[in-house]
Amino acid sequence: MAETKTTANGNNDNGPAIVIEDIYKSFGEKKVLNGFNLTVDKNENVVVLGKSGTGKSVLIKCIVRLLTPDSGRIMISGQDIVQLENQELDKARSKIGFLFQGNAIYDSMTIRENLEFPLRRRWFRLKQVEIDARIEEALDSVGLKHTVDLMPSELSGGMLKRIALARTVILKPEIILYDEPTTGLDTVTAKEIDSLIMDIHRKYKTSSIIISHDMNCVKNTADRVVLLLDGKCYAQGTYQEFESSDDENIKQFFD
Ligand SMILES: Nc1ncnc2c1ncn2[C@@H]1O[C@H](COP(=O)(O)OP(=O)(O)OP(=O)(O)O)[C@@H](O)[C@H]1O
Repeated sequence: MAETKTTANGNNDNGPAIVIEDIYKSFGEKKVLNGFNLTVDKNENVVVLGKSGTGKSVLIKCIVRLLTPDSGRIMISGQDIVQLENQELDKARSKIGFLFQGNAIYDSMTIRENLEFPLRRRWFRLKQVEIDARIEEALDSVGLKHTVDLMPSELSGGMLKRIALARTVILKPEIILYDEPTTGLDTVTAKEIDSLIMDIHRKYKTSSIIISHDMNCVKNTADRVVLLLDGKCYAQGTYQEFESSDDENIKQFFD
């Protein structure tokens, strides 16, 4: 299994998609991230595994700067997102899509309105015809064109996850962060979401960090798996390397 290492080549657009260098984040006395390092290459899917409460959500919130690390660098296309403010931060964030655990779909809006909302906020000059085309393309990429005029309450949990994914890809992000994309879904629906993540990865050439406890999701989506333990990147390797590992901290995920 490869040793954890930091790649310093994060300072130009030809470099990796994300370079996380020596991130620390504490809440009071509680150290959550404790010198975490990770490089995600362009067009790579990295799954971050970790037991409950180890800081996986804190990590991805730091990447989109919903939280600010205490120290360390997070390079996105050569820019340190930790140091950015205001318009520069907004611009860097626009490269990142975030699929929330709870989907964050507005119940009172139709599916069309849910998709139109982020588009209008980002590109307020877009013409209606362009908006309609983007909505159609995004819904088509998740196989739900026919739901455009429905209300969220008319859709199943798996369909809502797809809509949340359509709302993420409609902004054409270079990077997608998935927070437990299959949690709460039955096995069949979870498998459909896994293949959709792979379809989107192939179609839009996105780089992703996927947080998951679901070993099927890890197997189906990971180019590389990283184990977050004690605030650090404890181990990394392929799913197969993890599966055959003798390390007790890794083996427990396969029990
Ligand atoms: N805003 C916050 N203020 C204080 N403590 C926080 C905050 N956000 C997270 N924490 C703490 O940081 C730790 C890691 O939380 P986090 O949500 O990242 O865990 P996780 O690995 O994503 O867990 P799970 O798999 O259960 O979602 C927890 O102890 C949590 O209570």
